Amino acid sequence: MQKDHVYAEPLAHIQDFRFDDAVADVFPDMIQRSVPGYQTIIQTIGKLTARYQQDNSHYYDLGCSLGAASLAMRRHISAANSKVIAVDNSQAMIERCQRHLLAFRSDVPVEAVLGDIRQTPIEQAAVVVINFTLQFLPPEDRDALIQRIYKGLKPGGILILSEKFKTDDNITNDLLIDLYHDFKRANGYSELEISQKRTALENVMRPDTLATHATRLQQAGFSAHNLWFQCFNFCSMFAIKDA
Ligand SMILES: Nc1ncnc2c1ncn2[C@@H]1O[C@H](C[S@+](CC[C@H]([NH3+])C(=O)[O-])CC(=O)[O-])[C@@H](O)[C@H]1O
Ligand SMILES: O=C(O)C(=O)Cc1ccccc1
Repeated sequence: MQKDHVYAEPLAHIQDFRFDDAVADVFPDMIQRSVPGYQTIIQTIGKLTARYQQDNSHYYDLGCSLGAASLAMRRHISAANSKVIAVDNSQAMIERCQRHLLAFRSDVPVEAVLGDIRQTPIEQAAVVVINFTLQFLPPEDRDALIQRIYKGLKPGGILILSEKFKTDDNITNDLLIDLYHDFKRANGYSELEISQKRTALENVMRPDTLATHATRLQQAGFSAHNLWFQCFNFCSMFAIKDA
């Protein structure tokens, strides 16, 4: 696995973070060292897929990057006539995702599509995963996507939504971010790497509060939703459409 050194050297000008070739090449190491609980979340996506699978259904991985969640879903599907649909708008990511998927054999077809998740049709879904990607959409586009996901889910279907979040008060927000930076240091990132990446993400990743997520899910129609994982300022939620 290639180690992430994207922000290791001082940069004269820090550009907005992009999912380009340099990031895609080191992404497994980057995400592992940057997202608390990433492995647990991917494993749990597999477990939830096993529980919520239905015959004749689609399984969506929106903002799939290298397809880790798609692979976890695919491993757990035994229902008849299933299809996994992985979508990402980064050419660098989707190319590598396609290669990853081909490296493992499976009876469940997986389609890796280059596209914007704001335009992807969502239909006949048993499971929809949006793992750390909603936070990259313009805030004004988030409600519409969650509403389309609700409509595209079959009765009894599940949405799994993982996000970095913020809190409403500066005291707990700063404390969670501090603890998160300790986590990054413990995983070998330097002060320079932490601060340069933070600057690069400032304009492109805008976290919501948990209250905003809850309201959005509720207003889209999900009457049953909850947090199932939290570590520092990272979390994962699920929302289930009535059967
Ligand atoms: N509008 C968009 N349309 C499609 N893709 C998008 C869009 N905006 C961003 N992306 C894509 O969303 C992904 C977010 S990473 C997901 C990790 C993965 N889910 C994982 O479980 O390993 C999260 C992170 O790195 O923090 C990137 O690949 C972007 O290209
Ligand atoms: O590194 C960070 O600060 C994060 O918030 C997580 C992350 C992981 C991979 C790409 C972008 C952000």
